[in-house]
Amino acid sequence: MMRKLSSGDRLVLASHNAGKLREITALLEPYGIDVTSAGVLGLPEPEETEDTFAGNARLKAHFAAKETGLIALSDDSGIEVDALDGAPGVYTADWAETENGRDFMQAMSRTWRELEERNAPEPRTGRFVCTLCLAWPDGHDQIYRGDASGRLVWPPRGDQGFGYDPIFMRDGQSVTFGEMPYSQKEPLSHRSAAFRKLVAEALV
Ligand SMILES: O=c1nc[nH]c2c1ncn2[C@H]1C[C@H](O)[C@@H](COP(=O)(O)OP(=O)(O)OP(=O)(O)O)O1
Ligand SMILES: [Mg+2]
Repeated sequence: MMRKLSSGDRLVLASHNAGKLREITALLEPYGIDVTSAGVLGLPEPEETEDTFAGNARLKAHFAAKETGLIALSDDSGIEVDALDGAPGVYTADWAETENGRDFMQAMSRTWRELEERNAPEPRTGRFVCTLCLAWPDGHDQIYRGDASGRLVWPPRGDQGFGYDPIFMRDGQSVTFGEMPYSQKEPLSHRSAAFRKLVAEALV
């Protein structure tokens, strides 16, 4: 059974990623939902032990819903590179981990180096994937997935966006997500593709 969010509902965003929080808050903005976040409420980050986007999205959303008693929305996402058999995929954030925190320049360099080592033909295609999970405190949940296909380019370009945005060029575009203001990335992104499904089923 499917549930809907209504104007005035309080929602916790179950993410600690500032880039995602910015984008999801902007997507929710028109709907009159009262939005807070896991960080603002002092929630810890649960360990992402699943090997699928949906599994980790569920784990993050259910954790936040249980801890707060609020409806929770999580986002599990990543980039799948075809010539790397879908890597880094669900492990995209892990590829950026260093002993001093996350370093996406290092993760992007590793990705490009592995493509070079395999002599992957151009274009080096792949897609961003986003899985949103909307979870209620009683354990009910709804999942929405979106993707955005394109190709990887080198060197990194642009300082907007976050994560892998500087090396991702969406199909039909001639600049990377890192070179776009958010207003230009939004309609093209995996996150908004997933969010459109959420809106269709759970918001209006
Ligand atoms: O639009 C995007 N533009 C660029 N890079 C992106 C995007 N969307 C996901 N990504 C990359 C970076 C992110 O770190 C990783 C997801 O890892 P993921 O575990 O889902 O998120 P996270 O640990 O950063 O935040 P949290 O789990 O608290 O929501 O994929
Ligand atoms: Mg994470």
